[in-house]
Amino acid sequence: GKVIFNGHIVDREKAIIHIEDRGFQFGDGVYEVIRIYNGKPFTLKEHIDRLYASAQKIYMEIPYSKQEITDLIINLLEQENASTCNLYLQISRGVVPRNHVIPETVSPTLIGYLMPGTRPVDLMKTGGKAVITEDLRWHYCDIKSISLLGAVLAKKKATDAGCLEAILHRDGIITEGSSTNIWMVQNGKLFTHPANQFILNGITRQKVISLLDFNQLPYEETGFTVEQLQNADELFLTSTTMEIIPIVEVDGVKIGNGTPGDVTRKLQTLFEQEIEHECGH
Ligand SMILES: Cc1ncc(COP(=O)(O)O)c(CN[C@@H]2CONC2=O)c1O
Repeated sequence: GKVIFNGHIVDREKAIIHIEDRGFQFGDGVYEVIRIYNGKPFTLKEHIDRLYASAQKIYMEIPYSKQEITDLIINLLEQENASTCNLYLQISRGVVPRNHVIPETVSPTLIGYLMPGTRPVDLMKTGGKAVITEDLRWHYCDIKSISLLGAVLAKKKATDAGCLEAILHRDGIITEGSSTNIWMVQNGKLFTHPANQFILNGITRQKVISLLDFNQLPYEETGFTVEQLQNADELFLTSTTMEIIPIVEVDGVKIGNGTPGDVTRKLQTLFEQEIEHECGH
């Protein structure tokens, strides 16, 4: 198969990463996971904008224009005859002799490739389970960085408990999931953590907010406590690869009546219409 590698589309086996690439040694890089439906990227502009914003926050100049990256992605999708899948896109700082100091000049390494990924339709219907654990990550959560060990160790708490996601809290205030944003529904109103340095401002989160605004559904971007989460009428997570997944049980205790709630299901329908609108046949 073909992949994006430093501005070109190459055979996968030709995309070789140097042992002193700072992405490999320091997790010094930024990334995006972009959803492809019917061969078309969903919310591509938003993802590319965020990629550049993340790069800027780590003082990394991307040596490609947004249009060049867009063209590479469209070219890759055509060459790979893509249908529904996920695109992984990453830019690391590049190759220099190992040193913590960020080098004055270095040429970043760009990679992009398609990963299998069908829509999680069953999970959307049944909902999934989660555990709650302390958010022990750093304070740059707004940067979509490939320094993901904090997220990896949090996700382990979920998988060790046979759950889908680990819901994180900082001093009792729910922030987000290890690789998702978290939403609560209480008396018909939605709540999610404000977009600051303690969460990634998810593209799916932003799309849900635009749907809430357009449909005049009440919501508040505010921190809520672990106790409020446990007593929520409904919970759901959002992410590019998962879309909107109800959370029906947390730490072994049912949320609401233990089945996906009406507000969550309404949002799933509205979100599906967005996908159809942007990536329909
Ligand atoms: C920590 C974290 N929070 C929230 C999200 C949701 O953001 P999006 O709505 O923009 O996807 C992600 C996405 N994680 C990506 C999406 O899938 N796999 C990942 O690593 C994430 O890693």
